[in-house]
Amino acid sequence: MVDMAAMGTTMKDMHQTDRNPTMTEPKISAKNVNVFYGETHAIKDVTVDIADKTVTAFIGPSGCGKSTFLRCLNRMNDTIDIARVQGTILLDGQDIYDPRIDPVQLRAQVGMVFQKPNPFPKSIYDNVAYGPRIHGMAANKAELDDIVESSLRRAALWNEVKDRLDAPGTGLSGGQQQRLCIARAIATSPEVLLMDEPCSALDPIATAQVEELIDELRANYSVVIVTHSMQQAARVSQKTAFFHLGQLVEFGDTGEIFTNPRDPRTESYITGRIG
Ligand SMILES: Nc1ncnc2c1ncn2[C@@H]1O[C@H](COP(=O)(O)OP(=O)(O)OP(=O)(O)O)[C@@H](O)[C@H]1O
Repeated sequence: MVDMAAMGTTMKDMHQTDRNPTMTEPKISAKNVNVFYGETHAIKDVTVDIADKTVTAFIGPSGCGKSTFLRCLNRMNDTIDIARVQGTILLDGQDIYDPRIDPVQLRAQVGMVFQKPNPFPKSIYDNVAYGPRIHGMAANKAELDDIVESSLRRAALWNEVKDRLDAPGTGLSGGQQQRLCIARAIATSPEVLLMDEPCSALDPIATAQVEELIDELRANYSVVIVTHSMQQAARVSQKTAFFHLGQLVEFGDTGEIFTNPRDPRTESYITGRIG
């Protein structure tokens, strides 16, 4: 005779073990992405899920396509005439290449910080207020002041600039300028922050400050960082994607990728034999 109660328990248990607790919905889901620059096939059939509230590092030798793939995630490749993107990229399940999506709106949701700090030739205040102003995020000056202050605080810059908000952003040190750019990117309350070698123009102290900040940002954002520094990837990220010649060779937990790579190409790269 079948013991229904026991069977019920078993099925429930099975259901629970089937559900992998780490398998939450991805923030970004890229499927079969290919990118061409004219005849150059720069990204080859890349499929990857990027998790929320996680730092994901893109590593790989120069020219392997890290920046190209990063730029796919907020349609920055749209601004390059000869670039052609194929495949599907979903943000919270929604196709970001759907013709109804406004790329400007998308880039407020998926913010970007570049290699070289690039503050606008405006005051510190106006650099941060720029996005919230164009997206109509503040009803009045007091609300805008709040957004500017909280963004500068989250970018760990407030204490250094609070007495000179009217000074030009370009007058700050390199590390401060990069934190200003991070404040500008987070002022529009993005959900994802893309960072293309954000520390490459910074000295070790400024790099350490930005890395610490990246770790803090993880509490609220999905962060994707392109880096040439494997030490940096190991320090700041929980997931790592290794690219080689336009392919995503290996993707997994950062600790695993660095200590136990599965693919010989990943091993060669992390041990310094290629790249
Ligand atoms: N605007 C462009 N026009 C034409 N080809 C491009 C363009 N940008 C990148 N490429 C080509 O696409 C390929 C991937 O370049 P990409 O800059 O994405 O690599 P990367 O891994 O970020 O390199 P790096 O680490 O040197 O910054 C390279 O062959 C590069 O020459």
